[in-house]
Amino acid sequence: MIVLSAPTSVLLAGGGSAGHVSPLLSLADALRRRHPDLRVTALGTQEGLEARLVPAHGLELRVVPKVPLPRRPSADLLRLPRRLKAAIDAAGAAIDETGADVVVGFGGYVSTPAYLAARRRGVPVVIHEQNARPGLANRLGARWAQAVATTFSSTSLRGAQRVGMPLRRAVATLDRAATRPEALTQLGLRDGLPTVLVTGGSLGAQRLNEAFAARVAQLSAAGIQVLHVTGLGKEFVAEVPQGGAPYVVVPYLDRMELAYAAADLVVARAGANTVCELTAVGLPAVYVPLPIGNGEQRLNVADVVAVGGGLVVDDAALTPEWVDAELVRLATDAPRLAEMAAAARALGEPAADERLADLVDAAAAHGRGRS
Ligand SMILES: CC(=O)N[C@H]1[C@@H](OP(=O)(O)OP(=O)(O)OC[C@H]2O[C@@H](n3ccc(=O)[nH]c3=O)[C@H](O)[C@@H]2O)O[C@H](CO)[C@@H](O)[C@@H]1O
Repeated sequence: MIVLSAPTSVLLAGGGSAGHVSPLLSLADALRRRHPDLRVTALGTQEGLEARLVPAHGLELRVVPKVPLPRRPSADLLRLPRRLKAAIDAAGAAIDETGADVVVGFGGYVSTPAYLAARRRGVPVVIHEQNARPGLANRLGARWAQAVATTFSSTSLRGAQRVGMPLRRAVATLDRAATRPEALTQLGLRDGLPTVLVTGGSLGAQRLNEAFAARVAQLSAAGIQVLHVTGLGKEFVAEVPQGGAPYVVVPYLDRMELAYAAADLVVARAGANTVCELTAVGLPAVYVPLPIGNGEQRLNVADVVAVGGGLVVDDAALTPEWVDAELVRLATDAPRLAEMAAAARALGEPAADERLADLVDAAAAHGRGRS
């Protein structure tokens, strides 16, 4: 790769839940690997998880006031112009003070002011959309962005190209077979048993927690071991029968790659990072999309389901009876899981961080004022 005019400073705008922040951090890592002297600054809000995660990652954080875009007429609508101006001013000050060559936006509250401030200054904008269904901020920014990258093939945005989701290196480069012995030991699991990982994303999912908590004894007696990541504060005590398979409950795992190395099958929410991590490492999954919001989670799994790397189960159908009737059969069907794993793997994009970094470099080379 030849970089004609490497960036000296980039501003990465994004935030929200852990899942919203992690592609920003992964892109920052990829950019710092290729340009060790690059100044990387994150732009976020005080309220989002970025306020904790960005400094913990060794990155500077600038904040802008949160500007909710009202979806229907309300008092918020009247306050919008003044709020938006304050946020655009704050984003503009961050661009000026850091001397940003490129603004990269990941959507969400903080991106709209960043895109508008960048446009005013002629600073090139690169957009990454995490979810299959694009948000408002990215739909707006895509009108003048230098490059628009998406995670999924179905996303409709002006000028979009699919690069996948920038993932943590520990996940993107995971060798499941080689890491499995360490993972089993660390997690308190046994070798030689079919292993199911249950995870509801960064916050946990009550529905999954309840259905599985009701079937601990049955799964254990059937010789299926479970690693259940419940979400913080949602853990429960799992009592297994004498001689049964382990049922390990943990609230949160910093090293999610260990769970992926141990698992043969995953039951998960369909958050965009989770879907992309599971395809990148080649894990078959039963996806249970979050039934609220704009339905984005169901769309997030369309690609992986289409190629046979995963199944979708409606939230309402994810019951203890479903565990009895479907999960036990699937978890013990090794040939089927192997086929699903291969299909998931073929779709995965473990180098999405590098592909997005290429777009940032190209935008920097293009320079100001011509986007
Ligand atoms: C409720 C909500 O707003 N969900 C959204 C949120 O999901 P959420 O924040 O749940 O994010 P994802 O499912 O995309 O990702 C979860 C992330 O947390 C990590 N993890 C999870 C559990 C754990 O113990 N340890 C750990 O490290 C996973 O490895 C993964 O990287 O952002 C996603 C990306 O925009 C959206 O698609 C989801 O719709």
